[in-house]
Amino acid sequence: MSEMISTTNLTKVYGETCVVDKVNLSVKQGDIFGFLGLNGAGKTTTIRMLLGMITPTSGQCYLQGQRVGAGNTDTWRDVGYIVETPYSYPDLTVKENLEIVRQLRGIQEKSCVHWIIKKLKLEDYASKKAKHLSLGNAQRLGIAKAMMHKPKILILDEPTNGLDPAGIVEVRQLLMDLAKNSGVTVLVSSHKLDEISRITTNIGIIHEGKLIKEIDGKQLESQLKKSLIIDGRDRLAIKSILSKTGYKVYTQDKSTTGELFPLQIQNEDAVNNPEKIATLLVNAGHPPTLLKIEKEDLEMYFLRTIKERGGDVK
Ligand SMILES: Nc1ncnc2c1ncn2[C@@H]1O[C@H](COP(=O)(O)OP(=O)(O)OP(=O)(O)O)[C@@H](O)[C@H]1O
Repeated sequence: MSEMISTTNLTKVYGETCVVDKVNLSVKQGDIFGFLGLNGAGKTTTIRMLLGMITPTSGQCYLQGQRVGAGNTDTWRDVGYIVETPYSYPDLTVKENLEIVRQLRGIQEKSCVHWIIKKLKLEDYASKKAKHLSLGNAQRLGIAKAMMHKPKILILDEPTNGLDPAGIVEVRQLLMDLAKNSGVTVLVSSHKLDEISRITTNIGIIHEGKLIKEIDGKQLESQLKKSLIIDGRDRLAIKSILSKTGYKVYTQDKSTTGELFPLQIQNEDAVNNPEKIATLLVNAGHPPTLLKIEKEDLEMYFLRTIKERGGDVK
């Protein structure tokens, strides 16, 4: 499948700080690429370079194989984008804002305004002034403007910002529909793994300007760590028994009273055979009062990945 978005050693330095550091991205046709990173990781800067809004210090960006750069305006013809909060004319209605975009884009079909209003479920707000929209609906209007010319590539910087859970689900469904049924290639950034990972075909995690992890969306589930949570009347004694038997025991943060929270072990054999742990503790005179398997959630995985690469996560 053809490569629709790519970067090679893309780098941006501001003063002494390298905010995007030799990033290599490759997004194929029909992919939904989740570009993830904490605040300040370098997502927007990368996206701005892809869109030609700022010039890289070194490295290149390509859209549909064409190099992004001055004098090559054709590169963005097939691209729709949102970078940060989308701007709309505040005193014009949703419909009027979209009509302006239609004319600016030189789209002949007048019906596309109606089409996009319907697609983004903006019918009830079509006559509302943009300044009176909720943040979520303003975001929806931004997506509508980005999509009206039916681009082959959509680049969306934090499109779920300000949306309520139902709005997030709608954006997810919309992106899935565009990728699956119209072959649109999507690059979508977020600082929350669970908001978009469910629909992505690939994920890239950027931290302090470096792309620290690339993972196939389908593999993600299998990378989530499982733990066995253990509790009993005497946590210290249980911890000592498990440690002496060779298990690495994790304790969650201590509470303010200094009391230990339930214990955790991540040993694969123990997670797969919790009855072995139960037998061990019963035989040692400390029967467990709790034994359950817990799976890491996506947010925990995201933060762990960053921490494992030496990242500082507050
Ligand atoms: N024009 C600029 N001059 C100096 N530093 C900048 C400039 N633009 C961005 N930065 C810095 O570059 C780093 C990356 O910023 P960027 O906006 O790309 O991060 P981000 O991952 O998009 O974060 P967020 O989710 O908060 O938007 C930040 O430390 C930011 O302060």
